[in-house]
Amino acid sequence: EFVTAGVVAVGSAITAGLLAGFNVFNCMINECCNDRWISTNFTDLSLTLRSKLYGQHLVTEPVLKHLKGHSRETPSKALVLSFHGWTGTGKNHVSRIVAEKMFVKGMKSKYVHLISATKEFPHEEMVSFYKDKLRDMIERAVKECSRALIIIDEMDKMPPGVVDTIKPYLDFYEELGGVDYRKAIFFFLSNTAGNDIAEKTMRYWNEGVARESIKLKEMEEVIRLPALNIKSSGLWHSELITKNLISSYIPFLPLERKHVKQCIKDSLLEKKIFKSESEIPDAVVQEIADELEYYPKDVQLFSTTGCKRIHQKIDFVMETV
Ligand SMILES: Nc1ncnc2c1ncn2[C@@H]1O[C@H](COP(=O)(O)OP(=O)(O)OP(=O)(O)O)[C@@H](O)[C@H]1O
Repeated sequence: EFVTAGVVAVGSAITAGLLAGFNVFNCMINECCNDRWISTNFTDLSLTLRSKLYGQHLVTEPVLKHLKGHSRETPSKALVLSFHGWTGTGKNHVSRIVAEKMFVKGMKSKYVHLISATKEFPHEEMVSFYKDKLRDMIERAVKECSRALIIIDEMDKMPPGVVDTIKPYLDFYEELGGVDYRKAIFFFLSNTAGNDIAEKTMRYWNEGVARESIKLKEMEEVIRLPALNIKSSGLWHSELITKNLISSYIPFLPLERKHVKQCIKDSLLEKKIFKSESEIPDAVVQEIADELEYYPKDVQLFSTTGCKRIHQKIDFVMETV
């Protein structure tokens, strides 16, 4: 009996050793939820955000700070950043940069989940079904990898009440059903409060105050109330707001013509129309920039579509050049 037990123990140890060896080998070539595939080095991310995100000082530093702080061994809760602003100001752009720099496989990583509210939750009358669906999506994502990045796009199109179903996963619990959700990262993207952010930015501009001196704290206040009180915010009367489960509200300021011009140059290079920035004639950039609409009409300060429609405008202008 003693000998049999010994043989079983040795057998189990060998099997465990082989399995561990297989896992190590497997994770060398296939994506796994570990440091080889998910980076905790933020140098490249910070360089890219600082050089490729224009006009958003209230995004670059706060997002970096939150991500770094949250990457500590055991964060106290999941990181929840709520991105707000007009269309084309960079909410998806930033999410993509974070995914590309943190995950070796970028947006294609099986641990990065982009959930589009209009695609996944289109009908207001199906709230209870959608609650189960969203809960299931989050549970599966975090079970598979505790460091999952979950991006919910078009939060403002989410039927009211649905998102509150994930409240427990964003709270300070050490584990729920055997799963620890505290290392997960959530980005909520929406246009809610975009007008309020633009108005406040405009007011500063009128007073001659530099855009860069606008503080995050005052903009967070500008966002929080509309997010809570507007029925079509996705966060209407949401406990995620009232129970302070959103780590930070990140304002994307409306982009000025000078920022649009930087986006135009990037797009011209990306499309390989010019080989280097010095080759790009100012007149071409100007002409493309003139194709976009600006607000308010009299001073033409902010692009109403940010940098969003630039690719089409380039095609149009370059076709006629
Ligand atoms: N602040 C920015 N700096 C650099 N490029 C930008 C910026 N904002 C937008 N862009 C460019 O414009 C494109 C469209 O922007 P993006 O999709 O990020 O807008 P969005 O804020 O998510 O808009 P929407 O609310 O309509 O989803 C991006 O892919 C990027 O190339």
